[in-house]
Amino acid sequence: MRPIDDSPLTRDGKVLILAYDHGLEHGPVDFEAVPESADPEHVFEVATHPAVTSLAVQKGVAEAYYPDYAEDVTLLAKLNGTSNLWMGEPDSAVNWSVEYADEIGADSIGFTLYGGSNHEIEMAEEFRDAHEAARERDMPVVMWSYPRGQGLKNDKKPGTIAYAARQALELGADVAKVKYPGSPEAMEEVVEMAGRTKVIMSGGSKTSDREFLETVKAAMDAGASGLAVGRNVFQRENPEAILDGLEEIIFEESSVETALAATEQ
Ligand SMILES: O=P(O)(O)OC[C@H]1O[C@](O)(COP(=O)(O)O)[C@@H](O)[C@@H]1O
Repeated sequence: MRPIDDSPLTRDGKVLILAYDHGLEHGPVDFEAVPESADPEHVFEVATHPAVTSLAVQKGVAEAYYPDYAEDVTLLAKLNGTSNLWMGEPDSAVNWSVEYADEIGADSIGFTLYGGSNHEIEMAEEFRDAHEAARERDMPVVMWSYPRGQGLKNDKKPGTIAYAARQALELGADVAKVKYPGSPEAMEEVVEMAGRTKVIMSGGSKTSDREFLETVKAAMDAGASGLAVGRNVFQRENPEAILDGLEEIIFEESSVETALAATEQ
């Protein structure tokens, strides 16, 4: 059995990761819409919603806040990450080890790979080390598979995203987190290329409830296994409401209309 089948990262085989590494990746600008979202306690509280199968954070936030939420939140250790202040070719520093993530209480790990970057080789080798250390501990591995770099003119091309999903399978990830490729047909191809690696959609910048839920529904109908979402949850005044809607779509296979009604209850 692969570790993911037996992990709280999944619920009925589906995944809903609440991503909260934006303070590092994008900086304070992502917290402007809802100032209280800058406080990790606020987002840990949101992550106690039953739809959330894991909260993805960086080391410092995990160290400082996870001990208070260990009973109620499942932790995904996002091992690498870079600030927006970095202006070089896409790359990501490995900020903590699998050993240390395990010690803090993480159930699974997350790792970004920028396929196509001039740093892809080093990143893939770092991923190898993290992957094998995670396997020794039965911790599922989620790859943020984001083709990006000076040679890539369009990182949203369906073929590029299908390649990203395939890279995740080839390198051993249990879950590939990819951008939505723009249509259900393209998503089907992405899912096919990922084989037994589960594909989850990346949330992206904030959109309306309807637009967001429609995109998630389209991805799920095309065979995706869920979602990793940050801004589309914590940049809302009522993050629990959108999680109620996402719970309908991801775990109950409900329609968009039913999900929208759930957001209003
Ligand atoms: O590299 P990008 O596209 O700026 O986005 C990176 C961010 O997107 C995520 O992968 C998902 O978050 P969002 O749902 O807010 O897009 C985060 O984990 C990460 O901080």
